[in-house]
Amino acid sequence: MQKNEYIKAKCVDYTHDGLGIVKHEGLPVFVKNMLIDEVGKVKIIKVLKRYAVGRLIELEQSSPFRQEARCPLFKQCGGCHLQHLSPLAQQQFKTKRVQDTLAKIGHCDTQVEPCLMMQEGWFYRNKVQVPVGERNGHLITGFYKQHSNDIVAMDQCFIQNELSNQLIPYTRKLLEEVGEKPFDKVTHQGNIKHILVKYGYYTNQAMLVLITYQRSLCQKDYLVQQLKKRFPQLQTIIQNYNPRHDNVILGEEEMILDGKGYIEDRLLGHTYRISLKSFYQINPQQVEVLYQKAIEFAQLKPTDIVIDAYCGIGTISLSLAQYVKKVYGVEIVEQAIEDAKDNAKRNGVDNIEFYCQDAGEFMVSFAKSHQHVDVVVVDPPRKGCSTLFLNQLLTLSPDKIVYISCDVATQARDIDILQQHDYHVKKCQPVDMFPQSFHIETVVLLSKLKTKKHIDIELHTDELDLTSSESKATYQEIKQYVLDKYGFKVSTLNIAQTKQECGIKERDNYNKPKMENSKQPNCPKEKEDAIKDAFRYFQMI
Ligand SMILES: C[S@@+](CC[C@H](N)C(=O)[O-])C[C@H]1O[C@@H](n2cnc3c(N)ncnc32)[C@H](O)[C@@H]1O
Repeated sequence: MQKNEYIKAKCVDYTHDGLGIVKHEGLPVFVKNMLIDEVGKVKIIKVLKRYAVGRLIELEQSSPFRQEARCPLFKQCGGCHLQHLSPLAQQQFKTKRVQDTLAKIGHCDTQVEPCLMMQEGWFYRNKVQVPVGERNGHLITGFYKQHSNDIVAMDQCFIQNELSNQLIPYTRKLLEEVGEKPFDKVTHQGNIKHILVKYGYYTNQAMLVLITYQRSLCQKDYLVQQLKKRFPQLQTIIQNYNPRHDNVILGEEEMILDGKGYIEDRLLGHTYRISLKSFYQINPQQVEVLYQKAIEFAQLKPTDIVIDAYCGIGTISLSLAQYVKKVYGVEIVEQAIEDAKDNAKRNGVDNIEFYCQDAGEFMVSFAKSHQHVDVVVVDPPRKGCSTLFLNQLLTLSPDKIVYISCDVATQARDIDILQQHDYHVKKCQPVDMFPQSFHIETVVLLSKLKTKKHIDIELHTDELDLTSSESKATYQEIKQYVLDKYGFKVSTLNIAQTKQECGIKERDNYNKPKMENSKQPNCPKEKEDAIKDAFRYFQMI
């Protein structure tokens, strides 16, 4: 294969970050913006030892799952990777990625449930931070071009909350009016580095943060007055002083220009205070889905002792405290633990103790004091758990571990370790917290082997009845596939009949007629063909 060569190729798979993969002369070629089954003319732009990179020049056969990207900056931005995939194709991509990663890195073949998608996957991000630059004498805000310090100007982002789309351009204009200049990374001149917004989806409260290189800020009072007049949602305005020259966005020191320095939001019936440096999940609607799944997986009992490791502002602790005897939450960021303590108090929850500590060290003390724990919920940052944490987790040996992660690769790595020590993955549920992007949140239930409880759970689990082909796609996915591609609806009965036709084994009594001799209409040929096509697509036949 040569650089600059043109090839005609068919896309056969995706990379973990959503690039199409075509095969040429035995080498995978990664092609941006190409979907599975699409055929096109590809120009080879880079050839390396184990793979090549190509550019899609012309699409000759397009996928029924392709959709028009909503954002005009989709190709430049790099923030959304999958906007050109229909919701069903995004769901398949995410589910498969979790399944493949768990198998490859976690050496685990537990069936992954279809990713739980968001109904309207737009305008969901409740936290937005944009760099500030200058063009033609005017301030601009937007995003960094990939692998560069150049800012691409952007006012309307389709995944960030709609308030930010108005608040950020307005703030920028005000800063320009009072004579503020952007910080220049090369000359170290100027002041304004970033504008950051945090938004409480359920409370409509907003926090605005101006991140500056200097301690000074022109006409602070005027800025605050104008901002609050135009945006009454603004509960607090903060100046964060960051004199650093690296890429860390927030500095240590913060000056509260207005309000209390935090906003509030509600999740699953509790109200939370959220400060600037405290982690808060970025998709509030989907996080409720995620937490509910985690609680369902944990099968909590009133006598249970639970550890919520990497607890942030205590949202998981508070969501499950009502079902158990006691919760211990541990988190390393001081501001977050202050929020967590306040959150327990303001919601009248008194069976949680919060600790500001490294999670691994907390587990050491907990294990040393020979305290018993039934369930550990783990929700670490992207890099996953430390070896110290995992070792101590194994020492404490809870019956169940509920592992939540936004990076399935590090999660699978940690799971592999736990699986070598008496734990087994029972359930795995991806949740789409980041629609339009390749990122995925996954909640996994690990149970201890060789305990009676473990056996009980296994015997009662419905999924045991699933055949491997049935588990490849749900009825809903098949229905959606047919509707997307053929434009008509098929019923559960149509699918069940076609499965029977193709020799795909169903669970006993699953979608079978209730009475032995009940009469059912046959599946029309047109529908049968469409369903078989779906089976082929999901590799069930
Ligand atoms: C993905 S967040 C999860 C937070 C919380 N469980 C939630 O759902 O909002 C990970 C949290 O771990 C905290 N963290 C990072 N390193 C830590 C460590 N070594 N020990 C304890 N907490 C840590 C971060 O500050 C962050 O709040």
